[in-house]
This record gives sequence, structure tokens and C-alpha cells, in this order.
Amino acid sequence: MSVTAGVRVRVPAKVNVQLAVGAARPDGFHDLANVFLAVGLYDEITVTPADELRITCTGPDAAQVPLDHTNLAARAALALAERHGIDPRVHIHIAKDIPVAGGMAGGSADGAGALLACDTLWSLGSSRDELLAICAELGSDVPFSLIGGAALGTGRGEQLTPLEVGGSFHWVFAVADGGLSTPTVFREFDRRTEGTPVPAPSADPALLDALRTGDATALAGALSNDLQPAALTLRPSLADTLTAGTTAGALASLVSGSGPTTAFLTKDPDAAEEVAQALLTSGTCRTTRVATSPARGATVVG
Ligand SMILES: C[C@](O)(CO)[C@H](O)COP(=O)(O)OP(=O)(O)OC[C@H]1O[C@@H](n2ccc(N)nc2=O)[C@H](O)[C@@H]1O
Ligand SMILES: Nc1ncnc2c1ncn2[C@@H]1O[C@H](COP(=O)(O)OP(=O)(O)OP(=O)(O)O)[C@@H](O)[C@H]1O
Repeated sequence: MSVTAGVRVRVPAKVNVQLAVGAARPDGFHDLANVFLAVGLYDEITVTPADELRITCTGPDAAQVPLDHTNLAARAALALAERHGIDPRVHIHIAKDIPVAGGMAGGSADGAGALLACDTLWSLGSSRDELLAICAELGSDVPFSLIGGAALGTGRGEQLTPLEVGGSFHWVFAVADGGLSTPTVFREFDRRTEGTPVPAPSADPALLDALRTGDATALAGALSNDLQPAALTLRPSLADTLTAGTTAGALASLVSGSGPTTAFLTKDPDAAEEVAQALLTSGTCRTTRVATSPARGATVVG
């Protein structure tokens, strides 16, 4: 009996250490200055040849993941297959560890991972730029999931400039009950800013410097997220989570992307464990995760 080997790809989650949001564009998207940092929480995507395109998912949040062709992993396989005239008959298995609808780009990670895995399985040898172009069609966060590390995303977040990171940063993530819809959070941003001029978004030089030098205290002073007030309006209980983490000794806290996951920067791994424990005890979140950044982008691991 012959066994056809699959391809396994590991893809990290992200936190936005700066998310500067401009006014809504005519296409409904917002121009961003989006400073992405990949964190060491991973989904693993395995693709194997099959009779038809099929998705399965395991992990604590698996029940919330769509298993039809709206799944970003399926969309990635279909987009790549179409471009190369291939019949996308693969089984895509997602071992999901990234919180779903948590503002940590979990679906985007699966899209980028499936794209790299199918490209490898089908021996297409696409260039990084070809893969990035497909990623950008799939979603604003997907290109960053492919490259990982740290990067400034402009346009709607899909135009990436890699950034230097001079050290490790230690994070705690507090996972909330239920998700927040990204479009709803952007709409709330629009409602809050209606009638006031929204400045063009730009990256904060102090923040880029803190990343470059690996200075956690300086990074803590520069963290910012223009979507945070909108996320807090939609989910007021997140304010208690943010307070619980800072009271427990985090250097700084913020909502991760569109939320509702909250992120806490700590000075070292021991402090991260302490903050995670205090957050759990506070009862202001469903669970916590500790992770270090930066992390490598989508990588074939087997
Ligand atoms: C909040 C972030 O996660 C920060 O990294 C991203 O901006 C969202 O990226 P994403 O989930 O990949 O979003 P997409 O799938 O591209 O877009 C989903 C929806 O979010 C809103 N959206 C997204 C990105 C952007 N620059 N402006 C927007 O207004 C739009 O309503 C869009 O229809
Ligand atoms: N592979 C996938 N994993 C999780 N959700 C997916 C996937 N594909 C499609 N989705 C859909 O996308 C929605 C958002 O899920 P996701 O976990 O990507 O959110 P997010 O982390 O907040 O995204 P972002 O940070 O990029 O805005 C889910 O509610 C689900 O319906």
C-alpha cells in the first residue's frame, strides 16, 4: 500500500503594537499604519491529497471555525489552484491553537499556511511575491501571516515593509468569551469619528526604535491601537481585563487588533507567568496564553 505524504506548515498569530487608522476609503476599507509583530502561538495546517477539497479542524475553538469553502484555508487552496489550472483535491487539516475571532489573525494564519502548504504539495515553487499577491486578495492580515517577524503594513495593511527587531518581547494574552467581528469594530470606529477630521495614519518613530533596540519598557510606552475605544464600546468588560493585567505588573496593556483578546507586555518570562496567573484569578477573561515575539512566519515543518 502506498502512502502519499502530506505537507505540514506552522503559522504564528500576531499582535498589532501600533494600529493607526485613517478615514474610511471609498472601497470601505481604512488606510492603516499597522505595525505587526508575530507572536509564538501557532496554528498548524496539514494538506494531503484527497478525492475532493475538504477541511477539518481540531483545537479548543474548533467548533467556531467554518468547514466549508468560506474557510480562509479553503479559499487559499482554491485561489492557488485556479491560478495554475489545478484541481484542488486536498484534505486541509487545521490544528487550531490561535483564538478564533480574537484579533490575532487566526483565520489569516490558516489562509497563509494553506497557501504555502499547497504550493509545496503541488511543487509549484511560487515566488514569495506571487504568494504575497494571493495573500493580499484573501485578506488584509494574510500577507503578514506569511512573512512573520515584524512589519509595517500600509494601504489596508497588505503592503508590508519588514522591520528589524532587536530582542525578545514577552506577552500575555487574555482570551475573552466570544469573538468580535472585525467589520463591526471598524464601523464603530467610523461612528465614533464621524464629523471629525481623521488624520492620515503614520508609524510612530519611537515605537519603531523600541522594536529595533528590543527595549520592552520603551515599547510599552509607545503601544497604541486606534480601534481600542471602539472595541471597548462594543465590549465594555474588556476595561476590567486591561486593569487587572496592569495591576498585576504588566508594563502595558492594549486590545489586540480588533479584539476582544487583550495583550499585556511584561518585562520577562517570569513576569508573564505572574500576570497570566493574576488575570485568571481576576475572573475577567476566559483563559490566558503566554507567548514570545518575534516569531517566524509560515514555515514548512513536515
Ligand atoms: C484589525 C486588523 O486585524 C489589524 O491587523 C486588520 O485590519 C483586519 O484584517 P482582516 O481581518 O484580514 O480584514 P479583511 O478580511 O481584509 O477585511 C474585513 C473587514 O474589515 C474592515 N477593514 C479591514 C482592513 C482595513 N484596513 N480596513 C477595514 O475597514 C472592512 O470592513 C473589511 O470588510
Ligand atoms: N481558518 C479559519 N479560522 C478561523 N476563522 C475563520 C477561518 N476561516 C474563516 N474564518 C471566519 O473568520 C472569522 C474571524 O476569525 P479570525 O480568527 O480570523 O478572527 P480575527 O483573529 O479577529 O481576525 P483579524 O485579527 O485578522 O481581524 C471567524 O468568525 C470565522 O467565521
